[in-house]
Amino acid sequence: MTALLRLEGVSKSYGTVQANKSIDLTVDEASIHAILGENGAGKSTLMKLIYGVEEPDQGRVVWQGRETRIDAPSTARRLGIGMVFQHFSLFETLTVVENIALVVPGKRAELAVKVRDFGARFGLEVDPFASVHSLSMGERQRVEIIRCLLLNPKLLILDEPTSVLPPQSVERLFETLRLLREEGVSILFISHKLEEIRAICDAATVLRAGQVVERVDPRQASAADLARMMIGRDMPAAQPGLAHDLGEERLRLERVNHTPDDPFGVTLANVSLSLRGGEILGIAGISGNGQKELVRLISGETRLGRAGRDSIRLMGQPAGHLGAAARRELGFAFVPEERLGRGAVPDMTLADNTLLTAHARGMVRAGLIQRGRERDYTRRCIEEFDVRTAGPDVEAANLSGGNLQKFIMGREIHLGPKLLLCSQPTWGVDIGAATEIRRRLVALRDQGTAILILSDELSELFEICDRLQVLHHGELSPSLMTAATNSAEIGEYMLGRASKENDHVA
Ligand SMILES: Nc1ncnc2c1ncn2[C@@H]1O[C@H](COP(=O)(O)OP(=O)(O)OP(=O)(O)O)[C@@H](O)[C@H]1O
Repeated sequence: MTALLRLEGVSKSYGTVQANKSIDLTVDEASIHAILGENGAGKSTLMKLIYGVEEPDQGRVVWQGRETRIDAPSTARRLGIGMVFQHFSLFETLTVVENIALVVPGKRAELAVKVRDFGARFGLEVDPFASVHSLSMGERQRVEIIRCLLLNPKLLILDEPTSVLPPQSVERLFETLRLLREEGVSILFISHKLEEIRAICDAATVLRAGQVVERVDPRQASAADLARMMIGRDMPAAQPGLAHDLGEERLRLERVNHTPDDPFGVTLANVSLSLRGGEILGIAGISGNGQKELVRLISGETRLGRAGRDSIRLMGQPAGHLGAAARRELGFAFVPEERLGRGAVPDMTLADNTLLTAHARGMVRAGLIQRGRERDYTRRCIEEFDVRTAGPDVEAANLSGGNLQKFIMGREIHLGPKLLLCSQPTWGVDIGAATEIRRRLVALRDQGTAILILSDELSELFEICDRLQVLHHGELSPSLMTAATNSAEIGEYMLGRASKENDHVA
């Protein structure tokens, strides 16, 4: 096979952090090549070097046999390199074809025809005239991929493409990727999901602490082998939870009806749930079915006003009218889905980010910030949650995605909350760290905390939740005991096909 791209001795540092150290990488033509490694191993940095977002400090980039300088994404695109980022870059209020016309030259009508052609050819069907806000995450991803394909790429970089997709759409995406490979396109595929890598990739390069530690054919390795290569030791075993008694009710939603101000939001209808200390309730569902609206209602970002004060109760008290800070004072803690911007302020240090939610832990006295306490708390989060960073003074934006997630989880768990709401607790977190986060959540439950988890990953919900409810079109299914249901039944609820009456109502 011929090499499409070769990196030779490529290095990149950010200040004192060497994110990539003398990396050699060969991507063959018409291959699907996985890049795997723990959080902070240097995967995103490497992709940024290939796509021209950053330039290497050292080393050579050889594209189709010729040494090449990729100094900007526009250069990369011109060479035939496309990239689909984890966070989509589409404008919600524009149509599909309007979004595409921002990057791809051509008349709208011609582009619309091409969108349909590519859609039919690669299983990427999407209506070119639909507004992006009306599309599911899977459809948005298709738009991003089509937009890259219209520029005729030879190499397509996908950064954790399946983390935004419901399980049903993953297999479809894989079919598309296989078709692309048959047409001669190479794909660089970043994922933490080892089984997916084994299913779709024909080569894999494993990074650890910025260096290449292994090159394997993932089809010949087990998921456990791949995990061991990534973390350099055996995977921590999942720990079963202890038998535990339920405490008092910590969260109650009583027939909540709510239409958000956001014109593209989902109306919640007749939503009821009850959660007690010492249990984990998981909310399953395909994203875009009211998860965002539910989280906002519980966290206090959306308030219901006086009339709705009793329809949400926290720690037994009417809370529908309370704001976010007042709810935290009752013992509520919250890990939002968006870690940058909502979970942490990007240009503030980790220590100052600690202060934002943990200030009541003796960090402010007589109006003065107790820097020592702030730093101690931050250091404990960093150490206990194995956050790979130089220390409390590093700005949040400089952490890798998974490491920032670990920090935010640590910060909220350390508060010892009575009620913890987590949205996508292990999103973008590597397999070792995800196991550790789930273990900590189970331990927190065993100490009596009530935990509500929203997650796209059904396997995660089945692993740690005592009960499950499914959100579909703004309505919540009955509560199902995890031990008495299965993924097929939950899947039916996710697609809105299950009957509303159910035998397993808890
Ligand atoms: N702009 C930056 N400034 C300073 N340090 C950075 C910057 N970007 C990345 N780093 C550091 O470089 C290292 C590699 O980060 P990178 O984002 O490439 O990891 P990753 O393997 O993609 O992780 P994840 O799986 O968590 O996304 C990390 O230690 C990170 O903190």
